[in-house]
Amino acid sequence: MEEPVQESGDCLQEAPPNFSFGVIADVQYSDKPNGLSSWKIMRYFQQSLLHLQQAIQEWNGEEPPPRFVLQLGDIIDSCNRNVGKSQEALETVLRDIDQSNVPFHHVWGNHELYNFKRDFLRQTKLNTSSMEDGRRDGPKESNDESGPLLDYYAYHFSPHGKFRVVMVDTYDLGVLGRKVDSKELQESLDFLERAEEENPNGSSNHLVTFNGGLGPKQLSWLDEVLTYSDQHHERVIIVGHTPIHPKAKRTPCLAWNYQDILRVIHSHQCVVCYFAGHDHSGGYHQDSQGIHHVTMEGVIESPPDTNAFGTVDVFEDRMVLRGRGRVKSRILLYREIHPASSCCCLTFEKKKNL
Ligand SMILES: Nc1ncnc2c1ncn2[C@@H]1O[C@H](COP(=O)(O)OP(=O)(O)O)[C@@H](O)[C@H]1O
Repeated sequence: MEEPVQESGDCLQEAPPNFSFGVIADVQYSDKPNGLSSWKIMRYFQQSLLHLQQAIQEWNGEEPPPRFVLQLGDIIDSCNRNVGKSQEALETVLRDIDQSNVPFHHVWGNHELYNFKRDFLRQTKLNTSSMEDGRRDGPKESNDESGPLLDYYAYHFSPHGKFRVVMVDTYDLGVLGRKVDSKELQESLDFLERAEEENPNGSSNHLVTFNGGLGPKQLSWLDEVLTYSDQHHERVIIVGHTPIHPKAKRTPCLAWNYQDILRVIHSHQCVVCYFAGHDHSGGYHQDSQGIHHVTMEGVIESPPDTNAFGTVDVFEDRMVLRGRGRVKSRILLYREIHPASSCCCLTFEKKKNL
């Protein structure tokens, strides 16, 4: 279902937004010449850092300033690993991000995991899970230091009254960044094998190693967070690297177990939209439940005279994405939130069978 698109600057509003945030995807920085990808699409390595700098400059100048920026993953390219420059490249982009007056929340994409093992990433500034909500009455925190370290990198925070942002790890189920002899790698390989057997008729082109998914523990955690948000009448924005709806992307970039993820999300009323990157050509779809799936165009495939980022203004009844460059501006109307129904109270085990 396509919905009205407005060009930047046309979105006149009567009341100021409750808050705003920035969004950007797939910077894929590497100090190498521009060139064609294996898909024969031009990648502008010489411009991607400049594009990021320009986005930061614009967000720094916005009035009122955005509350935070969502960086949707693949901030450096896998090429850095091939020349032993992963850390150097990461330091370069982080130096630019330090110039931002607005705090960044980082998602991990496949290129983070080509460059680094997960244990290493946790020690870097790309791990922003310490910005998780400190609310004592909120849902259980994913990286609570008193508990065991979880395999997945996911957290949530409430930037304003009745809104919550949930950052998910779409490579929790996945083969990238895993230790060779790890249980998680074996479980992911087993999942792929089973899924390929169950999808023999060409519907499995997303079952490739540059995608991944949410494992059972993370799905259960997501379900808990969304149950809390339903009960507290919050509106939820979910953010991950990989698209989760087949109609919100143009290529095989899709989470392995997107049906399981959608099943959990659809069993709640609170979710307004899901922001992804990964498919550099971008995409948009409003699904059967009214959830907006926005796949951001990738910075790395943005020519020198354009860019790809946006600012989202959050109002009482809608969000307005003000796109820059290749990113279209969009009005994202909320679906109605009904009083808590019995559906919201189903356990995760029961929902799996719906
Ligand atoms: N089968 C395909 N045909 C065309 N483009 C593809 C295909 N598979 C992936 N892509 C493109 O690859 C990009 C995602 O790949 P990326 O994460 O950058 O890894 P890589 O650098 O290995 O291509 C997306 O822009 C997607 O459009």
